[in-house]
Amino acid sequence: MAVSTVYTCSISTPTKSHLGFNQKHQLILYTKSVNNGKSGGRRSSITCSAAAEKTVVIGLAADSGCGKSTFMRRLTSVFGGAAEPPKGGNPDSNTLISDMTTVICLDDYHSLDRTGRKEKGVTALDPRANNFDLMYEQVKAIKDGVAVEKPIYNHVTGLLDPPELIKPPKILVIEGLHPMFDQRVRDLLDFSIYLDISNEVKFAWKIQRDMAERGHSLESIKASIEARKPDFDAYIDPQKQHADAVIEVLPTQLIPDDNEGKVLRVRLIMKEGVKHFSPVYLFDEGSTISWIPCGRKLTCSYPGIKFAYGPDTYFGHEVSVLEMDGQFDRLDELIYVESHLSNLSSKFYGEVTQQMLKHGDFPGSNNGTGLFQTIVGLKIRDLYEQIVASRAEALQTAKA
Ligand SMILES: Nc1ncnc2c1ncn2[C@@H]1O[C@H](COP(=O)(O)OP(=O)(O)OP(=O)(O)O)[C@@H](O)[C@H]1O
Ligand SMILES: O=C(CO)[C@H](O)[C@H](O)COP(=O)(O)O
Repeated sequence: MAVSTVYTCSISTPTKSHLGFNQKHQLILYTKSVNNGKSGGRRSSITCSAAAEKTVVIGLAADSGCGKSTFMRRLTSVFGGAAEPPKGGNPDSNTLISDMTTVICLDDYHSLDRTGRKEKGVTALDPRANNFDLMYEQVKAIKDGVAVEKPIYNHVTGLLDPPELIKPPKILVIEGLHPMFDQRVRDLLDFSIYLDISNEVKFAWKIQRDMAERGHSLESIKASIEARKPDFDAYIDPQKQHADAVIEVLPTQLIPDDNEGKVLRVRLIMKEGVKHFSPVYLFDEGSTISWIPCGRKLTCSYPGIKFAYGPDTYFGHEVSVLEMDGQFDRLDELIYVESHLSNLSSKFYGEVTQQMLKHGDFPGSNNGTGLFQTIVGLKIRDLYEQIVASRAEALQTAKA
């Protein structure tokens, strides 16, 4: 028989089964379980997807309040269309769906609710408070084209709510505390990102959000950061060694002894040799560059802007690092910086600047956090397109 399409299915059922396709190209698996010589009929069905349509899976790791949601909004915008919670579902769902992407929050795999964690004396960052077996099974199923009933962790009540249906999207983003913690889940990722926010900056952002917007006291914010720190250091932070791209956010070096945390030094650390991903570079690939773009073409007020680029090693991996210290006065002038960056994977000249202007009101739009999140968004779109193209090519070869 000539092969016309390659399907990917995962089957885990008892013996005595036979397979058949229905008209929607779904593979139906019929099984018979045998009990004490008497056979009881049982029917299982598996939806299989053609290999070219398999979901691409992206992992985004960071501590709470470190800009994951903002990054997700920038990423989904690159693919077009707005991301919204599942229609008609739980109003406290953490999931966001757009035409191309589904973003699920890994908090939904907490195995202990708020009371359970309190009783056991564990934080949500502790692996014992999370169900990695289920996380692995469900991410794998989605990647293989199978819809799942994913639990919901309700941040309003602190309880585990009834599950919601997640259908396989073109791109699945798993964001949260532990996307790279469990090796089985890690191996399912086509690309991974870690947002590495230094303690000083994390503190400044937490104060800004939790004090101004949520009415928490300074003491309670400090106490919450301190309480999480041991588990953060043990279980969250080490994941960055596995990331394909890390966005590191540090206090500026342009203002001596700055403790305001408003001006940021941001580093985009990009692993070399990752399939379908080629790092962005400034001026000349592989060279070590230091660049102060302020002057005739870029307006800079104190303390100015400084870029740096060059090769480095990160946890033993060869990487390229692009760095920006300082902030833009006028976002439209970013086009000048963009014109000196290469390998951006943009579809047209000025796309980075256009995206940044479009979301000028998002946090970090005037500094390296917004710039590098936008660039990583474009790289993910490119990675997705390359994966789809290479699968289509493989299918063509299989057909021939
Ligand atoms: N690039 C940035 N520059 C300045 N502040 C930022 C930046 N990114 C995030 N913040 C601040 O941090 C807060 C949290 O951001 P965001 O909601 O994107 O993080 P999160 O990781 O999704 O948080 P959580 O997991 O708690 O929902 C924002 O309200 C904002 O105050
Ligand atoms: O680290 C977190 C990730 O968002 C949360 O603290 C964790 O999910 C527990 O949530 P809550 O504080 O709402 O019970």
